[in-house]
Amino acid sequence: MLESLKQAVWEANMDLPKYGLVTFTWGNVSGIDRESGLVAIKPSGVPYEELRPEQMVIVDLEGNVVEGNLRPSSDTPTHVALYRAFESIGGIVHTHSPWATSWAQAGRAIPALGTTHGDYFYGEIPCTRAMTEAEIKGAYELETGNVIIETFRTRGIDPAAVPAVLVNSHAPFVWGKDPHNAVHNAVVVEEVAKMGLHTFALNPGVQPMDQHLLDRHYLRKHGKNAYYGQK
Ligand SMILES: O=C(CO)[C@@H](O)[C@H](O)COP(=O)(O)O
Repeated sequence: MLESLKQAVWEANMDLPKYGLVTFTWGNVSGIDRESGLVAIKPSGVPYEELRPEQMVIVDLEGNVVEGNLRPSSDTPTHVALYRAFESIGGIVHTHSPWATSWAQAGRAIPALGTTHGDYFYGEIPCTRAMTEAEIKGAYELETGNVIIETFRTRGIDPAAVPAVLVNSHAPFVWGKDPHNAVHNAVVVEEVAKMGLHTFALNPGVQPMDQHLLDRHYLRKHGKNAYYGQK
């Protein structure tokens, strides 16, 4: 079932090592078919060099396996929690890409420091609070999703406008309108994470970019008046 979604999710997973976002199996991509409410996700622990489209596991929005003989990603509860909460997303990427993971380990949000960031994220890329002992000892991956959802809801951040989060002491989760777009955004997160660290090294007192400049850059690529490229 959902062969075209499996193919798209497999291709997106294969882009992770291609773009240098993963080491070994430190990551996964999923995609959702909103009509059926079913999700295709990478099987847990399968090396990318061995990965095939037919191995993508189909799960429902509670994380129950609907089709597939391999165990789904260990992060499946996080993915499906985000699909349940954020209607606008069609694909999710989780990696331990080193620059973004450094910000997550430091418990720091990545500020919007320049136009590269502003083209993709309408504000800082938030970092979640630290998880409690009960959350860590409980349904950890589900609680990871809940902390992400809490971060966006309590801070009034639109997940469509800022399609990424840094999970405190862990790593980024990034999303998009489909798996391919989610990987594109994940590459940009890693780039702006790297640029951000270098920017602070060059100017420790640097401030977030001017709101007017952020508006200009984000809105030129997003929204009804977008004009970037050949649109
Ligand atoms: O975040 C983690 C481990 O901390 C996971 O993302 C693994 O790095 C990938 O797990 P699988 O998708 O292979 O189960």
